[in-house]
Amino acid sequence: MHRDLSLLGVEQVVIDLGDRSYCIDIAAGLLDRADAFSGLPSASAAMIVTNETVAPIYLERLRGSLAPHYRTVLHVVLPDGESFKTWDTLNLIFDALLGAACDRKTVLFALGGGVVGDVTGFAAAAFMRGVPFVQVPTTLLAQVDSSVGGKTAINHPLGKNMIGAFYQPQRVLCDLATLDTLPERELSAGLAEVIKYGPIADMAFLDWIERNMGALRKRDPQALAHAVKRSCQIKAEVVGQDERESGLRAILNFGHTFGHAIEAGMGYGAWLHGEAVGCGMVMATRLSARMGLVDNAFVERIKAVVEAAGLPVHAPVLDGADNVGRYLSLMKLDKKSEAGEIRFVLVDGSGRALMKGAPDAVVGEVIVESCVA
Ligand SMILES: NC(=O)c1ccc[n+]([C@@H]2O[C@H](COP(=O)([O-])OP(=O)(O)OC[C@H]3O[C@@H](n4cnc5c(N)ncnc54)[C@H](O)[C@@H]3O)[C@@H](O)[C@H]2O)c1
Ligand SMILES: O=C(O)C(=O)C[C@@H](O)[C@H](O)[C@H](O)COP(=O)(O)O
Ligand SMILES: [Zn+2]
Repeated sequence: MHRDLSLLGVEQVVIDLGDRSYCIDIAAGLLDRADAFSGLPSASAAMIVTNETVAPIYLERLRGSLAPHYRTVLHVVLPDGESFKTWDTLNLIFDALLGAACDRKTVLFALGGGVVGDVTGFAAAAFMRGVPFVQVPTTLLAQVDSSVGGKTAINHPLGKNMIGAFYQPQRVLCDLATLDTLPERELSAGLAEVIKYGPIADMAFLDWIERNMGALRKRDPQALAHAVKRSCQIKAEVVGQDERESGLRAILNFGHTFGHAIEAGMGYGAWLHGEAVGCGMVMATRLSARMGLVDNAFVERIKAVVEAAGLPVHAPVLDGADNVGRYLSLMKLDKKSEAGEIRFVLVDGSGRALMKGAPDAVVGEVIVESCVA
């Protein structure tokens, strides 16, 4: 699992999960380096899964680097967007695999953002009851979060990521140079998940993000490299202790209880995942304040850093007639809910997060305040 790429300028973060351990390799230009793809499970065929936006930019380059390792390099191009994180899209992958008579050793390569990564991972978990897969994330969000940790899923109209599996990749290859072509709105969306790691785990990292927000938004290579590496280190530390979210891992869901309600309530794709999480973190911090865990200055701090990332901080109205009711009913379906009680990830202002229920009335006040503030 530990390949010596250190001389070649590749940063490595290890996800320590016993026999499911793997490396996250981080460097600019990895996509074009065949040596970065050595040491993976042997197979006669590889299948690159990507989408119609990413394929024209990166598909042939990845194919070139895989060619020395596999007799056949196949590909399937999915439609682009959160609204396509569905059964139908999943089936396109199975159609391609079966249509090419792929066997159970075939290695899937997820080339793209979090949507491609989540759908490909789920396909890998299910095809012939499990084939190896590799994450090649090309968005900031995917490099700092979604490619790492083995959560794979598709959406249901009633809730985000409701159908899926925990299934770890064999490796994650973050080519920082792919971030050069990312639209600005997507870069901001990725910054939401970077910001998340500060209040839940590392206040010094939050300080660093605040100081370096300008550099990050200008895509300064060193700033982005640090943001990706530190985010992956924090996620590796959490996932290494609680792979299947029996407790600690839920802290990675900070901002997501409100955020997922926004995504589902607005219709998948209207708000980007990172935008909903950014706004959701402001709402969860407001709730933390109402539960006596942080002061208003901390709420303003989180709001300011989310806004500085270019993300929305005003929550959308999901239902003009009963907005609070609509938020609450969507959030009651959240995967962290227990016996119908919503459990929120709250923060205490010192770099720690905790899970807590809250009275509907208090949550309602936060929703009202966030939709007009
Ligand atoms: N599994 C997890 O742990 C986890 C964690 C966080 C988010 N997610 C999921 O990830 C998804 C969001 O991921 P995302 O923000 O990457 O969105 P995305 O996958 O939709 O990608 C964003 C957009 O950027 C395009 N794109 C990708 N790479 C590009 C590049 N290098 N240059 C130009 N365009 C590029 C994509 O085609 C898409 O249009 C959500 O579905 C979310 O639920 C999963
Ligand atoms: O890896 C995790 O654990 C996370 O919660 C990371 C989140 O950023 C991500 O959006 C995840 O997909 C949400 O998980 P879910 O279990 O709430 O669907
Ligand atoms: Zn997320």
